[in-house]
Amino acid sequence: MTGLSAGSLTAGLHNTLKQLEAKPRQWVESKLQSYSQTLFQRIFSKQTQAFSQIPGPQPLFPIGNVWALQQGKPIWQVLGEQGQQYGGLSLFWILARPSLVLNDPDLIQQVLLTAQQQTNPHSHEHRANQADFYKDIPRKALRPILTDSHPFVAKTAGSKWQHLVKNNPFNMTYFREWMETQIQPLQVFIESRAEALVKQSETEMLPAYEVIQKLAFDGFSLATVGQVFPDHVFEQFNTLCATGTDRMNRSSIANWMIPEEPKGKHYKEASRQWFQRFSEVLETTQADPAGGSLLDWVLKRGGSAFTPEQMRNFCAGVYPGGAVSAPSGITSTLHLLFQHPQALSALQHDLDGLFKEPLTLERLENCIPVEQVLRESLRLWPPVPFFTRNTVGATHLAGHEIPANTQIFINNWFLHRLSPHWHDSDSFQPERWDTKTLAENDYGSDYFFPFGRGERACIGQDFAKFFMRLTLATLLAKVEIEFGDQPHDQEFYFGVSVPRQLKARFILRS
Ligand code: HEM
Repeated sequence: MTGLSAGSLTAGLHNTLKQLEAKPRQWVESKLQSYSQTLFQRIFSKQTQAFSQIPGPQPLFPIGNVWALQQGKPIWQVLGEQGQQYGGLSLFWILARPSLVLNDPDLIQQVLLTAQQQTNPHSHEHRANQADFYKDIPRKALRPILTDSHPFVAKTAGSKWQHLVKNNPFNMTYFREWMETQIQPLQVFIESRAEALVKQSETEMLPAYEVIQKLAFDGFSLATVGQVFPDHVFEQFNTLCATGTDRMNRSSIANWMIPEEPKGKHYKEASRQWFQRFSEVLETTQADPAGGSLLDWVLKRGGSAFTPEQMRNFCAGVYPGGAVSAPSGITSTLHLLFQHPQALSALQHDLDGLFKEPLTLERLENCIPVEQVLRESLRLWPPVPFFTRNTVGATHLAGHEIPANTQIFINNWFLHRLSPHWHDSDSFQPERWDTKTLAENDYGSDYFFPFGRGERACIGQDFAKFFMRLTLATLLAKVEIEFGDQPHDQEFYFGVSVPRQLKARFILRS
């Protein structure tokens, strides 16, 4: 026997043994799977019966469908693929907890909009509306970090929530007038931060999300309370966010897994110092509200019936509201533009024109190329790609009776990429946002709702859009941003999907 034929015999034998080995393993696996499916149906028969007509993947005992989240895909993608396979209403089990997954614009309307707001009510069938649902998770997880003055934490849109929204500084009649005054100081701030980033990246690539998040954190501070805090305050904020993330992850399995108040020593100290800082800021500004910040304006011009504690909590609550999500949106946009150099150079050409005259709010908002790029990026990478509701009592959806307190996942990520509504839906094409598409797909419409929909949609969205537009325009007029070859993966952090792994270098434009 030659060496060669002995080698191929050994390889053949090895393969046969492997096949024999594989067969029983598959057999055992499939038996185990069907056994654990039956066990799930038997043990949780009361729960499963109520949902027997709703399609979805078979749950396994004891984990339900949680295994699907262990395959390395983010949850919004798993829920979206479920929509593709099972349609607009499907079922997903988190342990023994049934969760509905909505991937259908009409059903999402029913859950998020009041009957009056809905565009196609069919009078002959029972249609649910927003009053049939409440916000559950992650209320408990976030309550200590956001405080009870944060509208997000309100369970229903009742009188307490109405008071918080009506008196919110973002809702004052002079809010747009105030934003106009912020353009010039924010522009100066963003330009000087861009210059610092150019210097820093002379020696190394920078963590793109982190530096943009710091820019947004400081920019938010400058605008809302009139000062940029020392760096350790940003670290305190991220300690609060990390605790919030951990609590959200655990509460998504079961709320009892988290205590009312976080116990960690680091968290407690960061939280104490964080709220103490905003108490001091409020006291100083109350003594002399002569500055240009939103807090100065509200104290000077009035219009809000917030108590001092509620006003302090508003100031502290702007950051958890938007200083994770807005920088995620900005970083994703910068990265998408870097990957599409033609779109970037067309935009920079338009920006050079925009900055030939002093910028105004109207000119910024009407700069279509900026809006096209922003919407296309929020479409592909919505920083908040899904959120949840619960049924208050028994209600109906798509002809099914849904029991009280059923959890519902609402997935904007899936509808933002749904064909044929969006042609070539996974590709970045800012030019798809022509006049007709812009009008038909406004913020909060059927296939585009990065800030949510209806009464409980984002209260900070006007400020967030303003800040994102201004930051993108100012940065891209001033610098080129080169990214490394990291993929655009998104990690879940504090309820937001964040492109954390990207590295970037900032270079002055010639
Ligand atoms: C790009 C930035 C932002 C994105 C993508 C975003 C996204 C969202 C979304 C999707 C919701 C709806 C959640 C739901 O229906 O359960 C929401 C609610 C909310 N957002 Fe934002 N947000 C952003 C910035 C901000 C900012 C800057 C603030 C400032 C305070 C803020 C404050 C809030 C509040 C208070 C709510 C709750 C409203 C309620 O429940 O009545 N957000 N946001």
